[in-house]
Amino acid sequence: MTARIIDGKKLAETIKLNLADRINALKEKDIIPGLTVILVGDDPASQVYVRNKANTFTKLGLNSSVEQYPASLSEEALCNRIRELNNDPSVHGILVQLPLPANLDANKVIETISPEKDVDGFHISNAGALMTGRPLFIPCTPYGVMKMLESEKVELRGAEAVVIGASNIVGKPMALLLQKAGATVTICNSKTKDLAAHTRRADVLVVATGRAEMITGDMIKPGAIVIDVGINRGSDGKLKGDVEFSSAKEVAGAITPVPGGVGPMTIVMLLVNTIEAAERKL
Ligand SMILES: Nc1nc2c(c(=O)[nH]1)N[C@@H](CN(C=O)c1ccc(C(=O)N[C@@H](CCC(=O)O)C(=O)O)cc1)CN2
Repeated sequence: MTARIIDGKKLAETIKLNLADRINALKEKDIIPGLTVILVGDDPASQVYVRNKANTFTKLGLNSSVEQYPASLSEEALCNRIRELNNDPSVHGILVQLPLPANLDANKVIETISPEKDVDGFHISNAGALMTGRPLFIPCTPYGVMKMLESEKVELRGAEAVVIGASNIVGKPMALLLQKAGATVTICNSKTKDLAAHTRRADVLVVATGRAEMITGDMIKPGAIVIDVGINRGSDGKLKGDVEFSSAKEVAGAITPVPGGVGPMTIVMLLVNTIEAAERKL
């Protein structure tokens, strides 16, 4: 039996449609949710993601602006610009596209964003709020994954969940959200011994390794829900996930594709967080 495909693109469109009432209620009060995206350097993939974010906002009649700076921008200049945006009432969300060039300290830059405008949920105080179960903003990718699991009616209470990858932006918040939903969570990393022994136990497997197709069908428990967070562009220009889709779909119960899985959900949850930031100003 082949796995159900969890269509992130379709779910993201449904979520967008369901946001219309909230957007209209804000507009009636003369509030238009506004996002400023800061892009430093000329990473081609980041340029695509930033453009997609801006287009999504514009299509829904929301404000978005993209500020693009050269890789030579100083940390001080970047932080000063963020401070100005913190004080601009028309800006509800501020996002610094990652990765930043190596000369900039990403933690310092992110922590300059006011936590109330940190729609990525990456600020240390927002990370702490999530950890203590009182999130202000949930990071968009893990938030999107939770919405996908919800739409698939996956029973997380008592489930064995395995997250591969322990980054601050995906793996760690993902593990916290799954744990809060009642799953027993294992976080694996690049040093994990016998990775397959862990992945084969997983009822829910979330893969965010950044290594193309490293999880193959033989590493998956039959019937498992497989969420592929990876986006890797091959030398042929095609996108591949961190999971080998062709073998995994023959074993899993449900699986996200790449493209069209977690990626579109990341963008729509950014929309949700920005609308929420604007609503808090009411
Ligand atoms: N400040 C942030 N930086 C980064 C984040 C983030 O959430 N906040 N996440 C990733 C990149 N990212 C969003 O910024 C992102 C990546 C991919 C997609 C997406 O929709 N992908 C499509 C394929 C697009 C393509 O053709 O390349 C898909 O999977 O279908 C959305 C958002 C790192 N940086």
